[in-house]
Amino acid sequence: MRLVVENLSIEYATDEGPVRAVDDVSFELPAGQRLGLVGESGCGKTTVAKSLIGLLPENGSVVEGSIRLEDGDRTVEVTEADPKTLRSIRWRDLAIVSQSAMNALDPVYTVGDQIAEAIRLHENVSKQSALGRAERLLDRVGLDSERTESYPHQLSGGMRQRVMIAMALALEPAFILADEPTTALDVITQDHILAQIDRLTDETGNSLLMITHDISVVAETCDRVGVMYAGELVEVGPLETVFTEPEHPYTQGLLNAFPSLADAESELITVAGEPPDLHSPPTGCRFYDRCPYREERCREARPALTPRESGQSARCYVTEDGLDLDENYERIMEETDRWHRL
Ligand SMILES: Nc1ncnc2c1ncn2[C@@H]1O[C@H](COP(=O)(O)OP(=O)(O)OP(=O)(O)O)[C@@H](O)[C@H]1O
Repeated sequence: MRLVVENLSIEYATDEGPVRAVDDVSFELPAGQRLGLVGESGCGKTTVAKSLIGLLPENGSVVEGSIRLEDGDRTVEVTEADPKTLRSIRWRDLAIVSQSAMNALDPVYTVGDQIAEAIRLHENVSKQSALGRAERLLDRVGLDSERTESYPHQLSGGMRQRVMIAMALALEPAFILADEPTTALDVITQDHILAQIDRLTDETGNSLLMITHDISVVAETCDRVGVMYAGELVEVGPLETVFTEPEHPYTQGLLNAFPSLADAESELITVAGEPPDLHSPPTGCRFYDRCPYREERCREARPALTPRESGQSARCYVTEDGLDLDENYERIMEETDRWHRL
């Protein structure tokens, strides 16, 4: 099964006019691949995630593009699917683990009953057999199978998130969509949960779409990465090439803010300024105001996402013309105040 997102644009209706939260985003997620979507708050990650399962809020709509689940002869166009089709896709084809899902457990039922119920909603099996599966699922995510008897309030945050992962795995979906799955957890629990997601996707061969503001989460769990900025995908490609030879200045800025990912000696850099207002985005490159490499043409017209020799694609004129960001880094740090050393 393959997930194909093509030229996806999504708008929210607001009192101040439409907000284009996602603009012309394309990516593919083939079976067994693990893709991370990363970017700062407000760049449109959650909007993409919600659209994939047909759960945009009422004032949000897909205004262009396509989201397809392709499985041999069967293709589902998610943007046109009716509620019944969407319900059958959720959990069975594409299961979600999110931060809010952790609080979605019902306080009055045991976690075993809740997992069993989720299974029985989609499959015609006895309660006893569904409960047996719930026990095995808890065991797989590193919880004692006796925890099926526990109520949510008897579990820690990390344990509840493991229950949500167990629930996501219950119907053996082809895709796991993880939207900031560890943000509210302490660092050690975060590490355990990420290692768990990493191991389980390895074992099951599930595809994973990891959505996060934290590039180190992507480093830990994914083999490809897409970088979002102000509603656009500005760079996408294999994790290693994007991390070692970024082709978009925003990616470089993001990496420099996490020096441990580059090398231990490198300094911490912040990118000055704010993303543009999505009510009236600039005509040219959206990173123009903050970009230390900018040229006049970048303000005039928006660059396309173009493939690069190193294996990734990026939306940037200057690197498209061959500028090596790494080689020019020191010069740029001296010449501009758009990035700050901390
Ligand atoms: N229901 C809504 N109505 C109007 N605007 C919205 C709505 N939801 C999101 N937006 C706007 O759409 C843009 C993208 O938001 P989105 O939540 O997808 O970003 P994000 O990258 O997931 O950020 P965060 O990590 O903070 O959730 C933002 O400018 C946000 O203000």
